[in-house]
Amino acid sequence: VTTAATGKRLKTVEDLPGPSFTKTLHWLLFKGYADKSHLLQDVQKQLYGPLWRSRFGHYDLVNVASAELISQVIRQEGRYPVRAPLPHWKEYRDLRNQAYGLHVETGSNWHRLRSALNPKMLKLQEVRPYAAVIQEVVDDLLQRVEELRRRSPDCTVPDMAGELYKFGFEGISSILFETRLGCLQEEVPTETLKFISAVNDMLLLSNTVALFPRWTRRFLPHWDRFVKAWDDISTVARGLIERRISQLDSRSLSDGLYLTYLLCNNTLSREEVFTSVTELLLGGVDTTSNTLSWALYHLARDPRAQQRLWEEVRSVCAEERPSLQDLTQMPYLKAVIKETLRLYPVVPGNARYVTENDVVLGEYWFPKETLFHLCHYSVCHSPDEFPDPESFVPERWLRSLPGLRPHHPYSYIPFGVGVRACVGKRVAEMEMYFALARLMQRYQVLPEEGAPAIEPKTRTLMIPGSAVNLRFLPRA
Ligand code: HEM
Repeated sequence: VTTAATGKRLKTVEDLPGPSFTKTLHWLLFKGYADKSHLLQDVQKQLYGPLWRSRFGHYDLVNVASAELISQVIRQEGRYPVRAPLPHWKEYRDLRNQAYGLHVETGSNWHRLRSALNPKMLKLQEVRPYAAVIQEVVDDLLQRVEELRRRSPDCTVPDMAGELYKFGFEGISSILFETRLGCLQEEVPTETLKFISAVNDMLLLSNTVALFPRWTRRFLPHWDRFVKAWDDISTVARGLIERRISQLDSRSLSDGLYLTYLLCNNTLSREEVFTSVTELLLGGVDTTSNTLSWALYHLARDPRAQQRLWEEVRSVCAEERPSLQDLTQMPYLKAVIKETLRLYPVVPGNARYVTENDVVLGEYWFPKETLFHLCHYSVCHSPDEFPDPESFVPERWLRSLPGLRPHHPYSYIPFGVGVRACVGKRVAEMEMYFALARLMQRYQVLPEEGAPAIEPKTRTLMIPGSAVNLRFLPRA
């Protein structure tokens, strides 16, 4: 293949540099990158440049680690972009004869699902009614924090990450299932506990199951546990959805949120609603909660930033609950969340499996069905895009920082861009803004006495619970 402009031969995947299988294994097993593979992106970029190939097990990837090249992949992703295929999720759906959801479905069928799921999730006007429900869940969070801090002599809430995980779970379920699960109660209902732990297990096991070949299932327990976790998720989710269905005749439809809309507008089958709602839930739990945990971790260690945020919230809504309109007047609140997502992107390396067309990146040509690994972590930690990249500086999003220069638009895309981007962005932002604003209104947050800060190069992206044993001192 040659370029149209110069007629020069384009290079192919065979010309790309990259590590051998044993070298990758060495990094993962002996250099400590197994739980910090996001940091490996930079190590490899230093060695091979912004485009390299890695082969690992049955994966054969083209890694892309510059904002410009990432933008070129996304521009050529086609009408129905695919992330990495999830054959083990598909296998489970087939095993139990269930419909496919957003994570498994591809092509025009995926698009049909997205077209049905998008309107009440992504349109600003349509998500407004969720604010009241989220505020109630934030009430529960504040009550829980208050109870826990009162039990401690120095106002410490141990493992705030665990509390925020339950907040994330309750928040998204209250919209998707239109029911409260009681995650933040002192006595969490048994069914809810089962749901939380099944979701946790399934997400934890998913990567392991994908990594090991099928024949290992005869003696490794992961596949059976993965199926069991999915079965538990399915049982609880189905129960919640069926309860709503049985109420549809007797209750007014106008009090419905997301589920009622999906059940009544008939664009998806009941089975598709069941899978889709469950998969939306999976996308919406630890994503928001981990971001909130890291935001609190930094605010607790940065009194200046915390003071600025507190003053902003206080000046807009004093002690009142902030409204959606109030949020539009809180640029620093949004900057804090943006900076947290830059430092700890929820998806540090996304994927695109381009099936519809060949892809040209700079002087390289790749055939259809190439799997691209987009190294977002490396790019949003690049000093060329974000000076002093390891520091928490919300001000860099306010355009008022002296010497600030614009970054490439594709160097920071925490929710993705284009038709396959995150479907829960608006709900996630609403949850994070309301929770953080109201925690700030009520408390000054400090680290536990003597707790060390975590060095950037030793950070896992999932915050360790011990890093957010935080002290909550009431504001006067
Ligand atoms: C801080 C919060 C969140 C972040 C940073 C985030 C980020 C992302 C990213 C980067 C993707 C991949 C986009 C792509 O491939 O281009 C994604 C996909 C997705 N997210 Fe989120 N997400 C968040 C919260 C949520 C919430 C609350 C929900 C639930 C409503 C959700 C549901 C999903 C789903 C279902 C997908 C797959 C969409 C598809 O494949 O069509 N996410 N998210």
